[in-house]
This record gives sequence, structure tokens and C-alpha cells, in this order.
Amino acid sequence: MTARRRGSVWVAAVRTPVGACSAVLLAVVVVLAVVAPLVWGDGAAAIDTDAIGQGPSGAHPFGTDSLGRDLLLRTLVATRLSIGLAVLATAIGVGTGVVLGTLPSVLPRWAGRLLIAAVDIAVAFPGLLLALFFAVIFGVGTQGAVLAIAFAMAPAFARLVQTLSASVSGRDYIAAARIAGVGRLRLLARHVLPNIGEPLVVNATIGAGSSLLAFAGLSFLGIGVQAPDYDWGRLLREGLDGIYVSPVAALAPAAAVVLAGLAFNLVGETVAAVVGVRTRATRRAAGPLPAPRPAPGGEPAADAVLAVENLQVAFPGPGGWTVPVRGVSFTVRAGEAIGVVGESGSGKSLTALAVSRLIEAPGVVTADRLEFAGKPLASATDRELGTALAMVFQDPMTSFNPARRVGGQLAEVSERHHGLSRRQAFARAVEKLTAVRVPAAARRARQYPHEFSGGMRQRAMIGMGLMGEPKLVIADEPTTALDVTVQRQVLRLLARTRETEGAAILLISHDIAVVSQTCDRMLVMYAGRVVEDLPTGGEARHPYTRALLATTVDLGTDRDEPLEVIPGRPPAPDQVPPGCAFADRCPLASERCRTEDPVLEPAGAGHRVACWHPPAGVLSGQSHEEGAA
Ligand SMILES: Nc1ncnc2c1ncn2[C@@H]1O[C@H](COP(=O)(O)OP(=O)(O)OP(=O)(O)O)[C@@H](O)[C@H]1O
Repeated sequence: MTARRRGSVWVAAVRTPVGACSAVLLAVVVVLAVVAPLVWGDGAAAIDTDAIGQGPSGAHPFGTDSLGRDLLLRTLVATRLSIGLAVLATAIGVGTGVVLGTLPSVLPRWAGRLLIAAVDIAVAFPGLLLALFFAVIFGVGTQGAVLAIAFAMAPAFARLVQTLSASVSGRDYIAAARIAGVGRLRLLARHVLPNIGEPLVVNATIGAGSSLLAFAGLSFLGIGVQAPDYDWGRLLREGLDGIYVSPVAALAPAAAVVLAGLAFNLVGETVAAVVGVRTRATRRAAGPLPAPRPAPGGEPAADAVLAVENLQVAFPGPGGWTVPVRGVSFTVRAGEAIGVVGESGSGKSLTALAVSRLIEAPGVVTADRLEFAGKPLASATDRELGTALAMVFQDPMTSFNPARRVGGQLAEVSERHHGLSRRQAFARAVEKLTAVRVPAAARRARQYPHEFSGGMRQRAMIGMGLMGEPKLVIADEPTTALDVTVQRQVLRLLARTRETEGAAILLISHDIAVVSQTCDRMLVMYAGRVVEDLPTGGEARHPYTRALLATTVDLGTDRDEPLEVIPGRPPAPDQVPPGCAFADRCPLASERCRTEDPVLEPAGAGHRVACWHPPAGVLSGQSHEEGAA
């Protein structure tokens, strides 16, 4: 994120009610801490024997103390010491916590474990009890209180750092750095700490509010700041001594503690909001959504399960909107199997996610028509979607909850949507696992996802889709992670689901051979657009489809000939050229292709193509492999 963008996010956060309150309170506290001792320092120290222990008056709005000193001025002047000590204690506490939390990853294993155990024990003690314990160790006084509060808060921060580090240490970039031989310390400093910085800052800000209260508590108990210095805790104690004579004497320091504590906590909330809603603010900053190009309308077929017209998926970015899906139109009819092919990044998965209502904010989905089972998708209830639309993802390990048994996860669909009892739903889950050929289904249903093989998990995922009455199964690269034999089983299972359940299939794959074997029609996507929609056995007209078909390798490919490749790369979604996105890689491209984007137009029965110069000559949309089979 650029500095300018970061700045605009903060401005947006400060405009919210919580952000505005926190900014005002923090500004007041900081200004008072800097200015009050300079302006009112002498007045607050001035002893007036004629005004000892007075109640509120025009001259002394909060009264005076036992030496006739003005309590309002003393409260204002005490801001610097109270805030300064709280911030210092927090800084030491957070620093110690970060060191304690990160040491286990650089120490030898046994020492690290010992440290973790010590931190765990320390966390179990109440913070104030620890502070009192350390106050006794470090001695009564300001220095002792700072160290006591700092060390009392350190274990909680150490624990937080350990948890946050553990959450990032499993990421691929950490593994990659490890494999590249990056040392532990460097790994920590370069890869772990920068990635846990934001939540740490948020917690530290909120922690400053707590240490302010803790400091006031220690001073109130007489083991914090000592005379002649004074902070809000000491003023509170003195005020409380005379509470029956002048009740307002305790009010000024009490209000100051509450307001400053509130300021810290609200600042923490605002920082958390900025960290959390950065994307929403980015969306506002990205400006209005780009208008999709008008698409030729027309009513979808009467038996259409899914009707998509001019679908656009956009994401806000630092330089404006990125539109990885740019006006996709297609129809899936009841029981039909359609394959979506295209190179990586062509928008296949986003199209599938958009039609399953799975694009999350800040992503924005728009369409002239997006209907599922004859109804606008936006108005379909969760129950309708949950039972009529099944999703099969590439990696079923991430689609199943690893902590729950497979049968229970399948049964949940029927418990929620069909109102079945737990026992009935489980019986149905076993039945569906049997239907998808999971051996010993009753036993397997009681196992966890990690106890299943990859192919079995994928079949169980299809079984989960069958728990409802699926009208459409969307399978996004369902066989990519599987070996060829298991791949065939899964494809056969999808085909059987189509036969037995009458479900339509939308199969996304980068493998044109897989699509040819399974589907009736094939949508070819390039740079966020459908460039050709053709029957799988039909003649490919778009140069891109022809190039894709030509690159297909199978057992019949002549190994003496060099493999076909498509030169160049597809454009990134934010760098799509004005004309045909394929023009730069197309041998037939003309000047028109570089300036005018071709529209997807009918090119025969059940065939549409978006090309200004569709080549003639037969190149079957059936893969070589299928042709050979
Ligand atoms: N959340 C996102 N924010 C911004 N861009 C995104 C987001 N998700 C995907 N994209 C971009 O959208 C483009 C299309 O992504 P998509 O996953 O649909 O491609 P795909 O055709 O399914 O590719 P693959 O075969 O690799 O899965 C990619 O360039 C990707 O970087």
C-alpha cells in the first residue's frame, strides 16, 4: 500500500464516529501532557493556607487539597506523568513480550519449550497480582511500578506473539525462505515480525489503556508514584481520603483516568478498524465501477438452469478497479455438461465463484442477468442454493473441516435444509457416500478428512453435493490434484451424477482433453472473456481455441516433433489492451483486432465466436486423446 493510500485510509477511519472520538480524545490528552506542566505547573504547586480542603468554588472548580492547592490544575498537570509512565510501561512490556515470544523460534528446542511453558504459567496469573508481586520485588516507587506493570503485561504479549508467529510460520513463503537457507534470526526479522506487526500495534494501543489503569491502581495503593511527584492515582487516593468532606475532590482524577483510558482504547479500536477495513476503504478509493460493455440480450432457453449475461467481477486496487471477468455470457441447460477451459488467470474460477455467490467483499459482481433455476441468483435463499447447487473444489482437503468427521459434515446439509434428525441425516450421508463408491461407507463416515485418500475425499465432496437435489454441479479443477486413474473415477462419477440426478455440470479445467471427454459444450475463456462457445466435437474457429487444441499432448503425439506452444503470455487483468486481448499472440491479428474488441457472435448452430478473422478449416474441438480413444 502506498503512503498516499495509507493516508487516505486513516482519514476515512477518523471520519467514523469512533475514529473521530478517539482522535479528539487522543489530541486532548497529548496536548495536555505536553502543555499542562508548562502552563499550570506553578499554579498546581502553589500552596494556599487560606483555601485548605475547600469544596468546589468559582476559583477552584474541583476544590482544593489539604495544602490548599487547586485540584483541577493538579489533575491537568498530572497528565504528563500518568500518560508518560503508562506509555513507558507499555513499551517495555510489549518489547519484553516480543522478545519472549520470538525467542523460542531461535533457541534450541528444549530451551524454547521451557520458555513457552514459563510464559504459559505467567499468563495464568492475574495481571494485577503479578504487578503487585513485581512491585514488591522492584521496590516501592515510580521505577518499581513501571517495571512491575511492564513485566506483568509481558507474558500476555509473549503469548500473543507466539500465537501470531505460529499462524504465519506455516505459510509457503516462510517454508521457501527456510529452504533457501535463510537463518532463523533473519527469518524472524524479515519474514515473521513484519507480518504480525499490525495486530501487535493494535493490542499494544489497547494495552496502554490497561497499563494506565494499572498505574493509577498502584499509585492509589501507595506503591506507585511517591511524593512530591503525583499522578492521577495519587490524586485519586488523596481525594478519596476526604470524600466525605468534599466528594468532588476524587472526581477530577477519576474522570481523567476514565477519559485517557477511553482515548487509548478507542485509538486501538480505530487502528483495528483501519487494519480490518482497509479493503473497504480501498474500494471507495478505487472510484466508480467500470461500466461493462453492452451485451446482446435475449431470453435464455426455457430449461436453463443457469443463465449468465454480461457477468463482470471486479476488485478494487491501488490504481483503480481490476476486472478479471469482463462480460461473460452463457447458459447451462438442465442436464447439460459444459466445460470451461483457458489458461491460468483467464477468469474461470472467478466465474464459477460468482455464479455460486462466493465472491467476497471487496470483490464486486455485476451482471445484466444472473439466474439460477429460473430465479435471480441474488434472491435465492441459502436453502435453495445449499440443496440445488453443489460445488466441488480442486483441493477437497481445504473444503472439508479437518476437525470434524466426514459423515457429520455431509449430514449437516440434510439437518439444516431437510429438517432431518441427526441420526437420519447421518444415515443419508452413509447412503450418499456409498453412492459415490466410498468403500465401507458406514465406517468411513466416522473418519476425519485426513484419513481419506485424495480421490476418496473428492468423491466424498461430490457426495456432499448429492445430499441435496443438485440441479447444477460446479466442479473447479476437480481432478488436477489426482493421478490419472483416480481422475477417471472422479470424472465417471460426475457423469453418473448427471445421469442419475439429472444435474447439469459446469466443469472448469485447464485440460481440454478432460473437458472433451466429459462435456457436451466447451466455453473457451481468455483474459476474462468467453472467446468461443462450441460443441465439444465441433470445428474450433477462434485462433486461441485452435492454439489450445494444437498444444494438447497425448499418446499419439509425434515425439520427434517439437511440442506446440502458444507464444507470449495472456495479459494481466489490469493490463488488458483495448482491442482483442489475444491480438498480441495471434498470427492472424490485423489492425482492427488491436483497436476493436470482437463481440461473441453466433457462428453456426450452438456455436459462438469472438473473432474478427475466424480461420476456416477443420480443427475439431474434440481433443486428440478423445479422437484416439
Ligand atoms: N481477490 C482477487 N483480487 C484481485 N485479483 C484477483 C482476485 N482473485 C483472482 N484475481 C485475479 O483474477 C484473475 C483470474 O483468476 P481466476 O482464479 O479466475 O483464474 P483461473 O482462470 O481460474 O486460473 P487458474 O487456472 O490458475 O485457477 C487472475 O489474474 C487473478 O490474479
